[in-house]
Amino acid sequence: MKASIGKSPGLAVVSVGKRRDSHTFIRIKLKACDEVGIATLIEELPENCTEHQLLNVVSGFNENPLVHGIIVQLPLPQHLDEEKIIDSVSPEKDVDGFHPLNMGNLAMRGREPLFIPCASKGCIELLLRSGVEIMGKKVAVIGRSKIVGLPTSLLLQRHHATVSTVHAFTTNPEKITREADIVVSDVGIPNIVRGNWLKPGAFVIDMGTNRIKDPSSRNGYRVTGDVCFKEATKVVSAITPVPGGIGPITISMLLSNTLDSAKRAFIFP
Ligand SMILES: NC(=O)C1=CN([C@@H]2O[C@H](COP(=O)(O)OP(=O)(O)OC[C@H]3O[C@@H](n4cnc5c(N)ncnc54)[C@H](OP(=O)(O)O)[C@@H]3O)[C@@H](O)[C@H]2O)C=CC1
Ligand SMILES: Nc1nc(=O)c2c([nH]1)NC[C@@H]1CN(c3ccc(C(=O)N[C@@H](CCC(=O)O)C(=O)O)cc3)C=[N+]21
Repeated sequence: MKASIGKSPGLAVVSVGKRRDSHTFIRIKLKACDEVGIATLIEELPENCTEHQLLNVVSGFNENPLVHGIIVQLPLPQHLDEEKIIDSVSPEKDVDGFHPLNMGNLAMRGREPLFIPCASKGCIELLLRSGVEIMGKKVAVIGRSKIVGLPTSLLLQRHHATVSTVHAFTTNPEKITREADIVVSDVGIPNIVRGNWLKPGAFVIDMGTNRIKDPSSRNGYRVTGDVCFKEATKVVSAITPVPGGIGPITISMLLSNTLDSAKRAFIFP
């Protein structure tokens, strides 16, 4: 479906620099928007752009009534203050859910964020649609990044799971993961989670999207998760593959957040 700004939900994407992985993720997002009729605007800034330039671009999108969602693709080059940029996105257009107002409301029971980060929302959606009870379950979330690990832990707690967080300073992580009914991995290290880290029958969501060299593949690399899939499948009841698992679900949550934002704007312009 062809979408045009003004008649459709609108998503603005801001990209800085030339990271190959970021460009791949942006391409996937733009294609998905095109398929469902979400109009897109993309602003590509050079690697050496100033913070002032980037803030100006975000401010323009904040003011633009035809834009309902804004994403600033992360990570940003080191000279830019990531927190300052995230803070500058209007919370009403923060379809990534990374603004502290949305993240803070996610953390506090009884409050509702306007947007929930897409990967975390996708995780819950997957569990619910697979008929997995979350309430009272032991969940190990490996990783505590602001874009995936932390919001996933917060959201799982809102669904009354008992959540353990594993991070780079956790000693014996496998002791924690072996107890978990559900394991979510968001580390970025291929095969870090071995089959013997997992409880028999566990449900595993592998968020890792890692590029590893593979001379036999067309681009010279292939994408793999954090979990040793071959070992895990012998132990667990279900595991998401990479690629083709939680990644595409994350993208569909971005579409859903953008549509929600547009609906709010159409009702309360
Ligand atoms: N499928 C999807 O939708 C998405 C996938 N991703 C993918 O998820 C992965 C992680 O991304 P992101 O969260 O941005 O990465 P970050 O580097 O920001 O976070 C990685 C996390 O892993 C933890 N960690 C690092 N080493 C270890 C270790 N040896 N044992 C246990 N924990 C460890 C870090 O701990 P500490 O905090 O202590 O440093 C940190 O919390 C990447 O592969 C990325 O591509 C990301 C976003 C969405
Ligand atoms: N502001 C911002 N928002 C994000 O949501 C965001 C970000 N920055 N920076 C990077 C991470 C990563 N992320 C993914 C999205 C889709 C797939 C995805 O679709 N993966 C495909 C494969 C992709 C490939 O081939 O490389 C799959 O698993 O099938 C993966 C990872 C969103 N992120």
